[in-house]
Amino acid sequence: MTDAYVAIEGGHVLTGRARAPGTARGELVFTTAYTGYEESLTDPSYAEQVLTFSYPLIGNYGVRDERFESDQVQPTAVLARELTDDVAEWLGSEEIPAIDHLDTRDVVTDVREEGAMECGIAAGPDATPEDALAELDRCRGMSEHTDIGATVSVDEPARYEGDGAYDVALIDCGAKGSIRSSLMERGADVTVLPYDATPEDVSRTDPDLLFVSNGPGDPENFEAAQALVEEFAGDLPLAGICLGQQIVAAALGGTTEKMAFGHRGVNQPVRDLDSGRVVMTTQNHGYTVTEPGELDVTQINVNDDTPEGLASDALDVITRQYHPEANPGPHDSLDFFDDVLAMADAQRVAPTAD
Ligand SMILES: NC(=O)CC[C@H](N)C(=O)O
Repeated sequence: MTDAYVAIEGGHVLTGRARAPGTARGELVFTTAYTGYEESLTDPSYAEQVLTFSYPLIGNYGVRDERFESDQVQPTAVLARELTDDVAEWLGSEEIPAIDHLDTRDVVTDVREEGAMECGIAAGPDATPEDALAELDRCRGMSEHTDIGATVSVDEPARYEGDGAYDVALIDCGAKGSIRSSLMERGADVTVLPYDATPEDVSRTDPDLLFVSNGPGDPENFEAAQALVEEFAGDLPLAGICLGQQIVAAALGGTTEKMAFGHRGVNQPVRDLDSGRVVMTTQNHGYTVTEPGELDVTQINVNDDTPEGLASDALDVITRQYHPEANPGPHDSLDFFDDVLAMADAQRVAPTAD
């Protein structure tokens, strides 16, 4: 049955089957991951994006909220070759339009050839191609969502007690839950602070480590988080993941830019420049650091040499462009969390002389 339409930048309209009704718009992105659909669908980094799964069958092991990375579905719409009833019902219950019976290989090839594109979606018994085109017309580029942080961040600080071994201030720019749990499993208490927290808000929690989370959109639109990094660099150890790496670099004299279509999937090879070791990593980003400013590039993407890890021994900073917390994806890089907490340990043992 054809009752769903995807209008892609340039005016091309794909047809498919509505699995959850509604209209939506967003940047057309993809993941090649073959598992982890619950984790990806609840990752706030996908806000204002339409997520295409290139793996042909999505939903074959059900939907369980213990695997969620946040408490709601985050992409504005979902495209697939075949969605199971479980996933379709979940998306329907969250009013997220979903379309399957699409040739998602074609969609992904288009995005890889043309670069990031906007799209409009219309699905359901009354949907028309014109509805999808009207959504496309209203779609804005990711960088134009200037206050996207407000849509994904906590409003108020929230404290999570681990074993009290460390106190981490986690700036929530759209944080995945498993960043917090990876820190707590290693003994940290975590205070999650809003994306626009002030230096006073951070100081009040008296942290051992300032951690800037992943999140959606353009790092240039996270000015408050950049100001925190500027304020605390050199005084507190700093860590960042994905958007967090971009924010930390931009705050410390670096630059970022939009990539052609980004790094997407759970098998992105990353080389550590010191050890020469290559790890497989989970990635879903459309921006990248171009100049690292005061930081050193410590890891690069094997496919395109872009910076995947940044650090400064002098300032106690370690960041990653990929997702060491996995969920979904390989667990090869979980030691990142040990490394950032070791910075907090080192600073407590040997406080810098004033
Ligand atoms: N996963 C993320 O944190 C994404 C970072 C940023 N929004 C980008 O697209 O580059």
